[in-house]
Amino acid sequence: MKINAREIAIKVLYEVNEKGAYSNISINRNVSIEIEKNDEDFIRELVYGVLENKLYIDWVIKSFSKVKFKKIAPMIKQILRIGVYQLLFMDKIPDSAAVNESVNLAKKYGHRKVYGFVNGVLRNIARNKNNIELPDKKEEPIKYLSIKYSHPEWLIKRWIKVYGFKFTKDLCKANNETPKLNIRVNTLKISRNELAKILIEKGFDVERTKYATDGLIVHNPTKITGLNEFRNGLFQIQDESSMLVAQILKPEENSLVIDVCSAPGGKTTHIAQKMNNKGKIIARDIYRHKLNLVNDNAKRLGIKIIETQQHDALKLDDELLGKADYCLVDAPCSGLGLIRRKPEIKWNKKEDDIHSIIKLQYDILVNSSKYLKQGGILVYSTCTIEKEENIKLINRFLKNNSQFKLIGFDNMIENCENFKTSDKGYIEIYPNINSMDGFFICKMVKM
Ligand SMILES: C[S@@+](CC[C@H](N)C(=O)[O-])C[C@H]1O[C@@H](n2cnc3c(N)ncnc32)[C@H](O)[C@@H]1O
Repeated sequence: MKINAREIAIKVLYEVNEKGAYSNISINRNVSIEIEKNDEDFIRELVYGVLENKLYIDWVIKSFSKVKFKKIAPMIKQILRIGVYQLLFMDKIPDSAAVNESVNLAKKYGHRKVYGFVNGVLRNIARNKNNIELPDKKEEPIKYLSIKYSHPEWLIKRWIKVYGFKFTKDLCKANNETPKLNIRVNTLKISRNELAKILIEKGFDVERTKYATDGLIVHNPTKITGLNEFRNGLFQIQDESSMLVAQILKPEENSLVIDVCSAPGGKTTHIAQKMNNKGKIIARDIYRHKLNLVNDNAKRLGIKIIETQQHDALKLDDELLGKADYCLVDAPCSGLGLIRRKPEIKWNKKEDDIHSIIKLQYDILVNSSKYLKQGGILVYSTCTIEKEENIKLINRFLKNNSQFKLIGFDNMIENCENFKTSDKGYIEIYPNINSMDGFFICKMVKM
């Protein structure tokens, strides 16, 4: 039976927008392995396109609908949203198809009046799509950026204060771009060049990552995890900025590493790779079920030196005091650097979430620092661009813990001239500047 890609897209959007599901998990659940590549690509484009541009799309619907937005049934909202997305963002879809296919879905999910309403709203938008009005840029700059680039006003306000209008505009724009899929080559089994050659022979369009030494960018990645090369552990899906963490930690073979927030194990398994699968990594997390993912990844990649332990990093473990050569704190964070990959973060996070997570991050960092030997290395990283969770937190830590100091690592990143502060011991990564997930990585030594 031919599947209806648009119908799968509205189901995913319903789960994400109404039930708080994560987009990647919901897509994986709703998209079966038998689905054709073109259909899967279309579903992904509709889902991510709507999630990225939701505020703008809803603004357009509100401008053309006589029914109050709040009164529109949730499933019909998703149908309108994918209709508007196709009309305004997908040149290759004729307007008639965008409208008719949405009306057909409305027939299935609503009564006669409803599909008449969907038809009317979408036809009206199609006729006026070149004259859509936005809030005035000069009079209401925050609202203008918020609607045009679909980011919540509190976030725009916050970013303008720290980064200014132009940077915020560029950041919002970059957050709405589709990120490239990056893979980390498992150098325990194969070199970057050898894996690139195999993937190219199989029809994948790949290039080397700019900063990470083990990464490849795959421009047409659909179904890449179905390859034997993935099953056999030749690579791991991981964004380039995340790969820089183990690269900067640079652990020696036969050392003891403690990774206090390790699940699902992207960085832990990379650390093991850097250690040549020799030594020991204690990989902890507060959730047992998440640690199973670390074990699964390690098994697939052929890594034998990871010992997973369920442990709350807020509880000091006396057994490990002064024992570790390296400690990684890849802290739980607001995740605001990952908007390109998980656009629903824009709608699910609140400003208070940032305030409440800072204490957790600080307390985890202080405990973890105690596990290091003298001369041990402490790396703190987050996938957010909020300074309170990053450099401001580190400065406070350094002020209160004088036996630690930042150490530079500009010789550890390719093309490091793009990071102004790597020689000072930390980097701030921004999607609009570096075309990677927003990240913060800093490296300290215990004196
Ligand atoms: C940013 S994620 C780690 C990602 C991981 N390092 C990787 O590269 O795959 C943060 C992790 O911290 C864990 N976490 C949250 N609170 C914690 C706590 N109090 N103690 C230990 N782990 C915690 C979360 O379950 C989550 O897996």
